[in-house]
Amino acid sequence: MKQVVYTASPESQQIHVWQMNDEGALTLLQVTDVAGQVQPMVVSPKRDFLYVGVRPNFRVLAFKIAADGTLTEAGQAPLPGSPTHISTDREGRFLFCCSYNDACVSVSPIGDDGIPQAPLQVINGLDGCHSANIDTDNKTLYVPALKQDRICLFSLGADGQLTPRKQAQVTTVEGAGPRHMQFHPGGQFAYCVNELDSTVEVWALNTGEGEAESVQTLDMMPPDFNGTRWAADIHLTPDGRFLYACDRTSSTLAVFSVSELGDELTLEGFQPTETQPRGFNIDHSGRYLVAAGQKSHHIEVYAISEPKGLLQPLGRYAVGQGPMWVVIHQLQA
Ligand SMILES: O=C1O[C@H](COP(=O)(O)O)[C@@H](O)[C@H](O)[C@H]1O
Repeated sequence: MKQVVYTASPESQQIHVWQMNDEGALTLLQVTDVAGQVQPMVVSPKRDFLYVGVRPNFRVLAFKIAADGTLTEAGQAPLPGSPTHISTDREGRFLFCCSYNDACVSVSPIGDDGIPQAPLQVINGLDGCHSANIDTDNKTLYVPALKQDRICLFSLGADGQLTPRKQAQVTTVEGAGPRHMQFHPGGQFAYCVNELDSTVEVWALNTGEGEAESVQTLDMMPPDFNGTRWAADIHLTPDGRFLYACDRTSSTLAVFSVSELGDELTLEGFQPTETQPRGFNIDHSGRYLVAAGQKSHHIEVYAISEPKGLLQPLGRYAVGQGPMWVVIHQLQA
């Protein structure tokens, strides 16, 4: 499997492009200077573009991905607020952007040429809006509003319009601060990392009466930790067996195993990692995890080991300043 790793470093305004070999070692392929602070990134479902949110001139940039994974800027479009998180629907027709500072989620159509256009809809009033997560059926968009302790549920129409679901929101406990989400491959469960109390919450989806129901909440902090909790990111292996979440104050990754159905997590251990890990990701084989240290200016690669998903450090690499986003792309065959 041929893969490349993209890391976004907003302080030095760079995207680093790394080739990843079968043993998880990285080789630097390209450093792209970007006009602006680069933050969230996502690869299009067709795997031909990398979409990147930049500030202070709020825009999404579209980079064409070459056969070897290197990037060439191909277009851009305005965004309604500072981009905190960007994602697409599963067909690559619409791009969603969440803005924490501007409290909104927007939908931008993606042209046949793969370039996003100006937003067709902006939904305001989502305080601390932190991510937009389309379910495995491509029908329901889950949008955590961190400062409101709620996850808003929207139906995605064929024309890209979002409308509130019958159950328009679910709430967390007060002060949890829901932030990023992952879906189990079976589509019946989702996992949300709560930033402010550093917990991971399991949501059962499509439960009949309600559309989402909290079924488990686990602490993700080492038992001796007594500082300010500050969780950030969450990722699941492609087979749905292992789940990871990071906390920035303690600079740790919490490791969970996932039941076969996806309904239950077991905390397996903790991995000390780069200082202030805000973003990390898992490769497409499910064998490697790459974590970025916002304050160490390095990324570290780990092997995911059997049977519990614990992490073994493999290599550490200097990137740009303040790295905070990691995306791993499987090259076209
Ligand atoms: O992680 C966090 O995210 C929000 C939003 O970040 P931004 O990069 O979009 O400005 C941030 O303000 C918050 O303090 C922090 O914990």
